Amino acid sequence: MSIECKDITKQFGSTRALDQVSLTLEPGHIYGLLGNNGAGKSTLLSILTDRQLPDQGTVTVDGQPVRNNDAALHKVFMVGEQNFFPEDMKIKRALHTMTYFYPDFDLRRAHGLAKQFGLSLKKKIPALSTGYSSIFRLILGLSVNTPYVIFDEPVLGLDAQHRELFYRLLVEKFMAQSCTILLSTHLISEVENLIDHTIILREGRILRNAPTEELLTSAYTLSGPAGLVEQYTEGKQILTSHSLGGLKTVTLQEESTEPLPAGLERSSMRLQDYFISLQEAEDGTTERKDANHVYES
Ligand SMILES: Nc1ncnc2c1ncn2[C@@H]1O[C@H](COP(=O)(O)OP(=O)(O)OP(=O)(O)O)[C@@H](O)[C@H]1O
Repeated sequence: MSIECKDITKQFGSTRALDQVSLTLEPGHIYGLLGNNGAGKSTLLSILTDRQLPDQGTVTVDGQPVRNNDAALHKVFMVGEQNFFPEDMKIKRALHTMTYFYPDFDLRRAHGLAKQFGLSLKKKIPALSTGYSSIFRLILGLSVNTPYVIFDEPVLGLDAQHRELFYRLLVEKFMAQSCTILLSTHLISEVENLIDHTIILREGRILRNAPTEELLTSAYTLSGPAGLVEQYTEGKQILTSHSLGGLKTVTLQEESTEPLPAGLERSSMRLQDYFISLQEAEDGTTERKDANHVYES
């Protein structure tokens, strides 16, 4: 039981959107798919759901190829930006229509969620604001009972209160159904405590693919007087380095096990900081100096 991508490559003209991407989504996890703009996230999701063809590679759902395979595709529901309902359809009708395509669709829950989010069932889809269009699609994803649910930038345009509500409902759904959830988002700090497995894409390649906890313990931040920091970090893998006056802060790609010399301070990493450090290291902007914010490669 899993979604498996093997060696997925996709080229658009001179842009290699995905380059030999392989990954497995297993039951019982909330995966986070992270990556800067243009990293290849949407392309990967549309290939996963057979909306685009890869140039190379295969996608299987529970062992079945997804290519033109309704049975396999029926196990995966993706909440994206597109609206698949007729333009003038009312929300109530649209929710009901879902039960034809997904017999397990929980209509009662969908109505309950609409009430919780303050979405009027009488409204027509095009009359919805940006935020409520997102909410409508989220309700579909939260009410569908497929074993795999993918959310592509789910909280686009949602206010803070509705984002919080969505995250809470997502965890509730996950606990109740133990489905596999994949969340593609730029709001890393908001999902850090939600995603137990993190996949980081960069320029079409997988940069990291590991349990979130493992990623966060694989690096740490060290700060102190520049001389002491430099002495301690010699020969170690530095992701980023920031100097301010005589003080230096570095992000190290290693587990923090040894006791530190006096004068040095260690702090654990948040996922967003780790993500940014990784990107800076890949960009070659590892060394950042002073108030002028001069980047050196
Ligand atoms: N239909 C297309 N035609 C040409 N280039 C494309 C097409 N779709 C995607 N690309 C290119 O492929 C790369 C990956 O795009 P993709 O939309 O998958 O990235 P993303 O990680 O989802 O980005 P974002 O976070 O900005 O939405 C980008 O360079 C993009 O310009």
